[in-house]
Amino acid sequence: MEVITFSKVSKVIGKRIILKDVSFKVEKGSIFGLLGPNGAGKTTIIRIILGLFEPTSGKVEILGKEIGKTKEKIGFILHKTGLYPKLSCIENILLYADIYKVHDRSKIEFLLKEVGLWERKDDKVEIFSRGMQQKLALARALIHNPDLLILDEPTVGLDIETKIWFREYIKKLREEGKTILLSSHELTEVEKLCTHIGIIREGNLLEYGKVEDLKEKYKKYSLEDIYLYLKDEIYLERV
Ligand SMILES: Nc1ncnc2c1ncn2[C@@H]1O[C@H](COP(=O)(O)OP(=O)(O)OP(=O)(O)O)[C@@H](O)[C@H]1O
Repeated sequence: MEVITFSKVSKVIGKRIILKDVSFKVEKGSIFGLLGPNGAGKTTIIRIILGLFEPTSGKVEILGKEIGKTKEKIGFILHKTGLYPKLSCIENILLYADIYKVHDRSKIEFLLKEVGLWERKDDKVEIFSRGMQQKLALARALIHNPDLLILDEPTVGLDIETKIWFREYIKKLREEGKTILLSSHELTEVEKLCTHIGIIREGNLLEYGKVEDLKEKYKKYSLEDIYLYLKDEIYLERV
């Protein structure tokens, strides 16, 4: 079953073409990594999925419905965590629990314990490290038990141990049946974590698919080799 379908999606702002005829599918239970350099269009795709941006043309379906009609089934972390620094850890999460009408307080305790913040629940978020804030943002994104999790560069600025923690936790969420789409610049991270990848450059989705299938298709041993090949050969053919 497809959780996300983009069919020939373009986004134009002013005279700038930000996405050009982007088509891809994300299947249920996959971890799909959108890989590309700064300004490639990764966040724009994420904004479209979340209903924050309208595509200029093309069609998008999320969990079989038009964008905006499945918001309660999506959890997300954007570049800026959107946490309230003057509120405590638990106040931040309670705010979202109320928005999503989650009244079971044991769910909050469970999630804060999962991310290792239960002992710090009464501390203000402004004194949290980047890693702690990102873990709280993850707990908050999961509060309504979403089917689809969207993570915009979730591990940027995290230390190596926290990066590994995030990676393992995302894999666990997939095993529980969730579908995850994330953006990243980091090839090694994407290779270790993702079941599927999409490579994007200047608004063009150059290729997407299962990592193993792409290695086979392009006769390459690593994701880095595929990336370099697509960047040089395919991209130049397209533009
Ligand atoms: N609201 C906007 N108005 C005009 N241009 C925009 C707007 N939002 C994004 N862009 C442009 O769209 C392009 C793609 O931006 P986007 O944020 O999607 O890239 P990205 O791949 O997420 O990059 P990064 O890895 O740096 O976050 C950039 O050239 C950016 O300047």
